[in-house]
Amino acid sequence: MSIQQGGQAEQQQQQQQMREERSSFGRLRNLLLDDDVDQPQQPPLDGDAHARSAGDGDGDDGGEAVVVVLAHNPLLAIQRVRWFSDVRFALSRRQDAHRYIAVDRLTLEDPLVRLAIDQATDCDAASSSLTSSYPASSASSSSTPAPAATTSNNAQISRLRNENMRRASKILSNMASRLSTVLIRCVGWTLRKCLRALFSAVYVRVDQNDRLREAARAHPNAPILFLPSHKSHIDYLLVSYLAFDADISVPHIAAGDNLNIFFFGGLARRAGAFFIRRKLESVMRSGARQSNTNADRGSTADLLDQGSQDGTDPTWEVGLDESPMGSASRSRSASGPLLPWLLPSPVGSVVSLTGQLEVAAPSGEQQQQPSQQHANNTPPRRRSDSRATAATRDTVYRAVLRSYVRNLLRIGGHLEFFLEGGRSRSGKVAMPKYGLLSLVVDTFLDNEVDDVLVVPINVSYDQIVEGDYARELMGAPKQPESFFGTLRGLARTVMRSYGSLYVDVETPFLLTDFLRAATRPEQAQHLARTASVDSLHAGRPHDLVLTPAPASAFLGSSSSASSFPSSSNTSIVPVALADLRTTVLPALTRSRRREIVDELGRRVLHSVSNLATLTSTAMVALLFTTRFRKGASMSELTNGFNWLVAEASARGRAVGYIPGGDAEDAVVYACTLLGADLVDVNAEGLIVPTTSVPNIFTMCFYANQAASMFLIDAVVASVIHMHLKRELGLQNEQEDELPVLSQRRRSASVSGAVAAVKSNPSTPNRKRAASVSSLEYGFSISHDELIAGAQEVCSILAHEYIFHRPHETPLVELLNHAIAGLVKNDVLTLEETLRPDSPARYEVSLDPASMELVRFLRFTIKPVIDSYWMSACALLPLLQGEQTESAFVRNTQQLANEYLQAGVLECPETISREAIKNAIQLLESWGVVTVQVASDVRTLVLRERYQSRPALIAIAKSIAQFS
Ligand SMILES: O=P(O)(O)OC[C@H](O)CO
Repeated sequence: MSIQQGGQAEQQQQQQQMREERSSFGRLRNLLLDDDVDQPQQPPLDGDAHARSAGDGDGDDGGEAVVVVLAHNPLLAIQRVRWFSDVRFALSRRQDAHRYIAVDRLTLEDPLVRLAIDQATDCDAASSSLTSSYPASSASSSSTPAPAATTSNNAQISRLRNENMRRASKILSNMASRLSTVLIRCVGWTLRKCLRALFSAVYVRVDQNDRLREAARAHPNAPILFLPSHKSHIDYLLVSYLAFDADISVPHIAAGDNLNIFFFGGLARRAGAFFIRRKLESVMRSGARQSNTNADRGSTADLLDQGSQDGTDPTWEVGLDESPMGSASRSRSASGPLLPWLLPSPVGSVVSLTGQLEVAAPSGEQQQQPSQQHANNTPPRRRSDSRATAATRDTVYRAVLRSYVRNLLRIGGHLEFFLEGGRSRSGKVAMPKYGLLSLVVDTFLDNEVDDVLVVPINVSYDQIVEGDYARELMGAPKQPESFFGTLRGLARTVMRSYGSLYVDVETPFLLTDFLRAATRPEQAQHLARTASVDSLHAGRPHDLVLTPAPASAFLGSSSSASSFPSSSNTSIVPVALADLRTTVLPALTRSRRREIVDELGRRVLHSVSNLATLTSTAMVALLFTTRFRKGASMSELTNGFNWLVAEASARGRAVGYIPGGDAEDAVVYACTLLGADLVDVNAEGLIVPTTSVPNIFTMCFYANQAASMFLIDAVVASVIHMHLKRELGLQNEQEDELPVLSQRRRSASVSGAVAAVKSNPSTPNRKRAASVSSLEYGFSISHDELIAGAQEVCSILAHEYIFHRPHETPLVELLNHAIAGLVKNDVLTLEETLRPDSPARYEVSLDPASMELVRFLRFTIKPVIDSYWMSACALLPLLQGEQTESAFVRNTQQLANEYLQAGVLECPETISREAIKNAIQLLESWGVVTVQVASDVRTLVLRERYQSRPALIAIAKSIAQFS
């Protein structure tokens, strides 16, 4: 669409000006418009030399986009078909054919896969009471078989081996992507058309786009690891489209095999998808005990470990679709050394199979090695057998997956996967899963690739094509993907517009740079060792020099881009890169490797969450879920919106493009996209959100994307509120006698009490009267109390949010910053002290504006805290006996409903299944419950020391205090 179609040039200029104000973080580029046809050639707004040189006609498309957003309808979308320019676009993008080479042969010939096939064959042989033909197998019987028997035995084993080879080959052909430059040009052309039919614009910031191109150009041999947020299936397409547009070879994308459906799976495969199982059977080494809590969970210990030395804590989440590796996951760890049988061996060597495969039996069942069963002449148990077979298959599967990913990286193929696993149902960034990430880190640590360029990406949608995830958050199972389901979905989506979307790309960083920052302690040790050896040789003492390290020392070649470290400029002089690769990194213990992968995952997802452009829908939804649950006038909403825009700007967050340019337009636009199911206008003309389930979940999905901006402030606000409740004597009323509700608590609310205190300081209530004098003009909290309380909140929510980036700004620094912000906003006033060294104290203002701000902030996390509180309350029935996880979730939801009806809880989204499941992880990591898994059923059991009502109430109270 040309600019003239949108109206007057003057109007365009005005819109352009308004837009420039909104996108003060740099120019936006609409990836769906032709560089040289649609976008007016303009000088860069910020005079950025990169932007100018990267050119490609990256003129700002503001005016054009305004027209498109306002005038979007399917007919116009059809009018906008630009066959020739799109073909030229698809043909002109540079693609490196070598990055698309199929690695099937390399994978099947990989010694690791061969070894896994042998291992699986050995296990199959053992469970069929055959004697393994492999020399070192412990499955060998003590008695020597007769020659005829041996021949038949070997023939059968050879047959089993062939079966396993066929299995490996089938696994690979089901898995592998099928990219080619020709195909990818077709896909690029098709994607452009599809995205244009669905969205008004796909925005990317020019500076970010340029930095991505530059990094790719500066490191031509480094595979790129794209790690995007995951909220919609469109994410897959977008990242590939972004890469294609930027002249970067498109990535091979790890997709769940649930998406490998007829026809569409084939298309996705040609667009770069490789399909992986989302769950794997677990396998154990002989002699190792697997925790029954982990019986059906995949373990990538075998995949992760590459000859590590420490032999501790072998369990590692498979990570394809498993829960995060947190303390809970670690607590499920088995004891004992790792599987040696899947470690790569020198090519051609005969591998010892003495580390027999053993499969975790269901809870309490004694393990017995197949070889022992054979030797004892006892028939193998059926259940173990079936699990053994499944686990054996997974042995081969793991090896194929590992080898496939390694080979893709070796040929320089770019990779993309979703650290969060599945799509986020809540709109928040979910906790990272580590399986694939650990494979990439391992490939690097094993010197298979020189470096990896890591690119965190966030995609923000005005509206997602999926509609909502409310059903699933209520507790309904996910509808499995199918051919007809996809057709129906496409038919539903194709005739409407979903607004714009924003792709935010963090400055790429090298894995080496991250590891350099992450392994500072090891580097210090290395330097100390080297220094002592040197000094021994030199015959003089040698001091380990602590000097301010130049930032560039940690930044590698992408110095301007990378962000390690930021918190301190004093550090130990880093070791040389060669030493890092040859000495420091190989010496990392397995548990350190895990920690580092964990930190990398968190670092990336923290960026992803904080990169997000704030869309109008997210900001309006945030206002509705915090300040205006009961509705608001248009002027209240626009004031709130403007306040959010100012806050975003102050916090360095980009705000989405606002059609029309002013707040009212944005509010109307957002309300229209949210739809009549979520927003209505009542008889008094107030704009009222739906606050009941299930629709509130959709509102929260958008709100949570903007709420991340206030996360740390919300934590501090919750602590202030906790102290306020204490001062008002409300705390015990709210938290005691769980879970039975008492009538008197219905009226207990802090806002009500504050109002009462302020309007009638001489209230007869003794408890309140006692606090009146202190509350008349506020009350005070020490800095240390605030920090300690905030750290407690962060530890409660550790399975829900990532509060800070590892190796960069420490949490305390962020909390101090948030406290300073509240001082600036007059919520807190630093008390004057007579002695300069006395601890800082703040007076908390009870002024309505301050209370309103505190309420706004804490409501961004309150529903989650309440879900955790309810989950803790729902533990009480476990005193009578264990419960399956699904029953526990249902009971918690029921309990939360009762509390909601009684008026104790205010947010219906408290019943979110996702939050309750995260709460279970917290309770597990606190050692309150164990989660036992048998036959895919997860069961919650109270740990011994929590098998009393007071102990459980104490747990619930420790959470409830921050509600
Ligand atoms: O959100 P899910 O669970 O449907 O998973 C989406 C993933 O991208 C599947 O690979």
